Amino acid sequence: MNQSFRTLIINPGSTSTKIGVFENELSIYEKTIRHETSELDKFDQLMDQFSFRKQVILESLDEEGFNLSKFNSVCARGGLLRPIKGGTYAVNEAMIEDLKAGYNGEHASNLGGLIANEIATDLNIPAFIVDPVVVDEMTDVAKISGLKELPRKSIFHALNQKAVARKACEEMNKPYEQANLIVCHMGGGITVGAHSEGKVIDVNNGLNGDGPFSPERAGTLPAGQLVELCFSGELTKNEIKKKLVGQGGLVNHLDTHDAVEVEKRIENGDSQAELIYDAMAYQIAKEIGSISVVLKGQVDAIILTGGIAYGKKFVAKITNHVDWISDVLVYPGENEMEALAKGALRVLSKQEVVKEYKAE
Ligand SMILES: Nc1ncnc2c1ncn2[C@@H]1O[C@H](COP(=O)(O)OP(=O)(O)OP(=O)(O)O)[C@@H](O)[C@H]1O
Ligand SMILES: CCCC(=O)O
Repeated sequence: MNQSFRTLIINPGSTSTKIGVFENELSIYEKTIRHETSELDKFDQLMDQFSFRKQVILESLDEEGFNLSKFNSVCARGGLLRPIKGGTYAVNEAMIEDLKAGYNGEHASNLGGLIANEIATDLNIPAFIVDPVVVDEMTDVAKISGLKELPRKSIFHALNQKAVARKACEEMNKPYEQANLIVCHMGGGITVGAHSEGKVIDVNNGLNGDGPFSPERAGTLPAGQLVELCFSGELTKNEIKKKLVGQGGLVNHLDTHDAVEVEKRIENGDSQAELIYDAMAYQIAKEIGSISVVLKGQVDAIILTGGIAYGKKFVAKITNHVDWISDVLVYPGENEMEALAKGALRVLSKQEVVKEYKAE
């Protein structure tokens, strides 16, 4: 490519804000700012974190001496919009409205498009999002729950799951569109997707109390007991919602969302930390087993990814339960920054037409 495009990448996760600067496909700067539970707890609503998260991004760029006027676009991980196809979308008014309102709920990535838009508007350059968490390729049958008024929704780590699945396929020398994979993203939230011939045909919605518990999410709960808790009069609706997302999982049991800290406690002989960590691995393994049935046991590989996949002992616990299903491939961290940069570049270099988000 003759022309060079510089893109600022913004990726707000539940426990971190990741920033990147890419010159075409080349990363020239990446930083992960981890936020303490206590730091995020100060904010009642997700949208209240907007200025705090924007500030840490601008401060990091300033510290590194980046001249903002040299950027050609800003690209972010996008949030809980209406269900849409995968691809690169321009941030527009309809999207801003849905992100602000949390159309499909609250998620850290709702801040992505909004922060990208504000920075891009000041610089008079375009803002994009790529493969947001609402990418919907689920089969009709997977969407049915036991109550018709509560259908299952496709909300998952679409960007990383797809990016890592493609990378694994390249290494396996098999087209993504022909592969059957189980991809398990283990970050602040945990989602396990069945990828069949290029589509994520079923996946747990970790954000809506579905699947394994995670550092910050409660996962599937005993429904009857949850109803009792909701009507006990002890907690407000907002407090219950926070228990499910933000203050569930490891935070609820161990007062931290930091898996590294949990591993340290286990090394120091904390048996409660060990029990809870074992339970998280056990639930993830069960979810992998369950989704392998969706693929009728024809699984080319099980892929473990996300920040927690750095934890070798944790990965070994899961592998021990599931390696009879297929090979287990480990891609620690995420490929999201590169995937966002490539999404923006495809549009800037006119290889792909940018998609328009519509509120319908
Ligand atoms: N070396 C490591 N060993 C074990 N766990 C780790 C390691 N490094 C990070 N983690 C854990 O990974 C989790 C965060 O993962 P990640 O950065 O993928 O999440 P996020 O981006 O904040 O949220 P999400 O991926 O759900 O959007 C934290 O619990 C963190 O402690
Ligand atoms: C990406 C949606 C799932 C989660 O964050 O828990």
